[in-house]
Amino acid sequence: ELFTAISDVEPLLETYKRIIDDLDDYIVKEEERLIVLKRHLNIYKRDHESAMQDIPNYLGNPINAFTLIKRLTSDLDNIEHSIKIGTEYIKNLTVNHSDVKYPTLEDLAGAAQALTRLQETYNLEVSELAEGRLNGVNYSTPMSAGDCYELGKTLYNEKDYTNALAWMTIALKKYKEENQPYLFKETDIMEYIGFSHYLLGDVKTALIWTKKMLALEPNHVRAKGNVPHYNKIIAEDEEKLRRRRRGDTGEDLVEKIPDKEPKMSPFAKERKVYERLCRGEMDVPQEISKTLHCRYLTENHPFLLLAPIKMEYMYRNPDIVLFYNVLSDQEIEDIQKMAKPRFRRATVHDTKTGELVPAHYRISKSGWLRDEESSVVAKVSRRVSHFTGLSMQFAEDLQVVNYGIGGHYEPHFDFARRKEPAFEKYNGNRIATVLFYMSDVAQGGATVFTELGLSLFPVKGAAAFWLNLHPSGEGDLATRHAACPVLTGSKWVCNKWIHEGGQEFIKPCNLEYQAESMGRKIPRPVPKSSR
Ligand SMILES: O=C(O)CCC(=O)C(=O)O
Ligand SMILES: [Fe+2]
Repeated sequence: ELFTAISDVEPLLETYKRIIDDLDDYIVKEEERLIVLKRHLNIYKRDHESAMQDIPNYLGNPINAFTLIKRLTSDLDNIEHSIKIGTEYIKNLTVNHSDVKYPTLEDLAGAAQALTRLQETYNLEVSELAEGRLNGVNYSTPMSAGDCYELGKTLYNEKDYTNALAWMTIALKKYKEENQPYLFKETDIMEYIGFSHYLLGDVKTALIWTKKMLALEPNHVRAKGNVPHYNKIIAEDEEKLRRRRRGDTGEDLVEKIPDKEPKMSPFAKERKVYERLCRGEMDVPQEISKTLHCRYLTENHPFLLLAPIKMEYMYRNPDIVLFYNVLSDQEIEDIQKMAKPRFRRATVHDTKTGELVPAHYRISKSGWLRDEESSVVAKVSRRVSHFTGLSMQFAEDLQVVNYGIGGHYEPHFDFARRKEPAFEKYNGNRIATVLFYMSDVAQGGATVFTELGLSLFPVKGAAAFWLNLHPSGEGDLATRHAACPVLTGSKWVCNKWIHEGGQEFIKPCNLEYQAESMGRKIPRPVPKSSR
């Protein structure tokens, strides 16, 4: 779970340093040991050679007989011991430093998935990423053949064969270019490429790669075994095709012409919009954008007459507003400091095992802060009530969230769609969301509204505000939103969710939009140009 928040990855640098120092030390010692071993070996070789030239004479010499026996007993013991010490030393590398943090293989898989998520969301070229470039800017040092191979292997193990193939292809190219010693061979990379093709249903290409492997390593056991297997599948497929053409399969004679454009599922459609919004490629419709404006907020509370708040309409009907400078840098620092020790991953119940497992749809760490425990938190709640005009009587505690690289939250509603037992104590559903941005984000990390086509890019100190419910109390489906993966930097936000309880006289309910949840969409009234 280390990859989810930058604050958790930081301690790994200490681990890294320790391992580097140990390896340095190990290599010096190992080299000394190898010098001794090589000297021994040279003596052995010379000795053996002279023995072979005249065996009876060599063995007839009692000193020679003794040294031969000594070399193959006590000397050999010493050599074996020396080799063992070498490996023992390195074996203890992680045990020696049990006080530092080590990532697990799950962390590795998580980091690999985060990388593919970024690659897919932001349309990044694998070849660019492998060179350490991001959107044309040098981002990190280029990845080695070994890095690409490990990443490919991790993705393969996660059954993401398409991306495994992309990374293995680059690994192979780099392997040939680098010409460096590695613990894996060229045929190992080729095997992953071949097998990924096979698992993606392209048996012919899998066969080509297997043959390429055999050209390099004619005795490769698995490759030799796979060739007849692949040939058999290809022959069977061709036979099926022939029979279908002849019409003796009982199947339709007419070959099925695939739809020109395969139908996209609603989920896939939303995904497309989400990705475009994350990349900042969509603008809100013109009839909305022409009504957008900013102003100073002075109503709702007398306090605002003295200190008006800058507000900007980002969307109308449903209104989505940004309030600027509503958190100071000092407040942000205090909130971060308080929340950090409470950070937990968002979890869901595994449907099979019933265990709590990290949620894949929401990758971040979060913690809750209560008004009662800090004057800063209480002040923020009061400020929310000033600029929203809503009662905080049944508001939730402040939820503080940190997203690391690749951290995201998939499209969702903030309101509960069923009766949520957890919401009972709040007297009703989440009527409104206030989302504070506690950091700017260098690249990525927008909040996007997939039904509206709106992207909000984080501005430190600002807060987004919108109503989640129609006046009828029905959830407003137009408020569906998501947090895009962070590409560079770290993203901090905090949520204040305000509930229906306490708003009875501030926002009285009525029957507007009541039918929307019945599946019928009632057109919204033309947006009013101002409130
Ligand atoms: O982080 C964001 O931009 C949105 C977070 C969000 O939607 C949530 O926490 O419910
Ligand atoms: Fe949300």
